[in-house]
Amino acid sequence: MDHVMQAASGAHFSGLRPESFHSAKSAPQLVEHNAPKQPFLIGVSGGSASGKTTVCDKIIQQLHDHRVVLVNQDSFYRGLTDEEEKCAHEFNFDHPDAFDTEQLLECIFKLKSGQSVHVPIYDFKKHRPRSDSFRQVNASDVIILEGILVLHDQRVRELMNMKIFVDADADVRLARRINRDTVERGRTLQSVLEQYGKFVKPAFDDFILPSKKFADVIIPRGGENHVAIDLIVQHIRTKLGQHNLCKIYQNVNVIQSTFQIRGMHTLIRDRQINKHDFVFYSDRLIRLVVEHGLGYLPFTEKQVITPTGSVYAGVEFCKKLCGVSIVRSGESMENALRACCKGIRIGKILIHRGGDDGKQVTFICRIGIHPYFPLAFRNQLIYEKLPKDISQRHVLLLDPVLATGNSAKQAIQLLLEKDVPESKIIFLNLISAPEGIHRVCKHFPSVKIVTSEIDIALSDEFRVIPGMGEFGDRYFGTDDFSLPIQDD
Ligand SMILES: Nc1ncnc2c1ncn2[C@@H]1O[C@H](COP(=O)(O)OP(=O)(O)O)[C@@H](O)[C@H]1O
Ligand SMILES: Nc1ccn([C@@H]2O[C@H](COP(=O)(O)O)[C@@H](O)[C@H]2O)c(=O)n1
Repeated sequence: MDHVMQAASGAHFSGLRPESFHSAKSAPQLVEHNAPKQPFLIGVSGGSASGKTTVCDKIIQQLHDHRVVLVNQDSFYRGLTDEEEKCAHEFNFDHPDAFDTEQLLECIFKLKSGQSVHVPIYDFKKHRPRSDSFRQVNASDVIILEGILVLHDQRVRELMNMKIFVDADADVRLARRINRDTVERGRTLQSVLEQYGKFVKPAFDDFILPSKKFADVIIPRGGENHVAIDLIVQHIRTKLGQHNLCKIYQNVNVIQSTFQIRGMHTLIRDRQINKHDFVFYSDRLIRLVVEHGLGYLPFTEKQVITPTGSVYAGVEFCKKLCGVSIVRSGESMENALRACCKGIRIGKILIHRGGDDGKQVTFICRIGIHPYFPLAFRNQLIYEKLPKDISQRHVLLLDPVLATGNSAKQAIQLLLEKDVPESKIIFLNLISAPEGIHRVCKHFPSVKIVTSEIDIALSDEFRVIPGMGEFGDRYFGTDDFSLPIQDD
């Protein structure tokens, strides 16, 4: 069966020039950490009619928040000539030589490197690929390669991140195959039985069954095995959701990506969006980040009696907390925090942005409603107003964009000077650059960072790439949305 489920096309981070990640100031290891995520390739093998397609369909359905494509090994069957077709019943379609594995490898290489491919559509009635059409398969988060012999060839196996073998009894497979081939593939009962005895069963014993030992997961009962499918989907989600930096720094948390979240990011990163929509979708995202961040606060157990007189064993929120926004863009996160935590106290820190560690860096920064403010000196604390008992509280530090980490470092340093324990600081961002994450995590390993996306890198002008521009200006309407947009 030929299936495909595709969403947006193109490679991850499309439109970015790889060379732009390699700025002179990037530490060598950053390049590795910032490399775009490779698609996750899953191989699904098993005997004919064991339920491979059914298992793949279920995995795809459950992974609905990710772009998933299915590639069938059947698409890479070598086509029979007109002459060969006349005696197709003598052809062994279950032998590895029946497939064009070189073409399959080329297709998987391309998909893994983020390119889209044209996959042939195989016609089981004519025993050859259709000459009139191809199927376009776009680069995706997850590629599922399904077929009787996908675990047979070592070169194909080595490209896989996960190998699955679908198991079913031989009689079950045969019964299903008779059904399917007579109904869908235009075969007679006699031809199915003959092919089974002559080719299908021997090839299963010689090639398919021996490849089972390479599987990471064996699924008995195929598509009916909900527990196995749930576990597989859970594993894939974990692997996909984890940015490399989250593996390096335990305290970095990226909220789980969904199409809704990507959609919101797509809107707020679009330079053409109007201010109203920018604020609307930023607010939605901020609210999610804030809710996620609150999830890291401690709680105490609490029981209540429900209106039915039953006991509900629940928990009570942590009461000793406050917000601190890094002015100005951090103020955009205050409403969401107030909406989630009734009566929460929110302090402010204003930092003059500049170079770091004594280095003189000149770049342009906008502050408040002033137009442009050239800076040529180190970060400087301009203003702070914090709750007096802040050392007793958990602190949700607010800044939508973590770029160099200079402001964050200074703000956290100030909180530590006020005796806030490092482990009681939760830093909330919408987007974070790896450089900023490294800086914060290196200096303050116990500070938790919660963000909705980690971007690729900082540009030579210290702007987050791909980023979303000056967040504060876009949110508070102090940039010039009315000006015509000019091409770079
Ligand atoms: N658990 C099941 N119970 C009943 N029929 C099934 C089950 N799993 C698959 N089938 C049927 O068996 C046939 C082969 O299943 P499929 O998933 O296409 O197998 P494969 O891709 O391994 O050849 C299909 O007609 C399918 O509807
Ligand atoms: N022209 C062909 C090509 C393949 N087959 C059989 O299909 C089986 C593989 O497909 P599944 O969906 O069952 O995995 C394989 O066992 C071939 O015998 C065919 O009959 N005719």
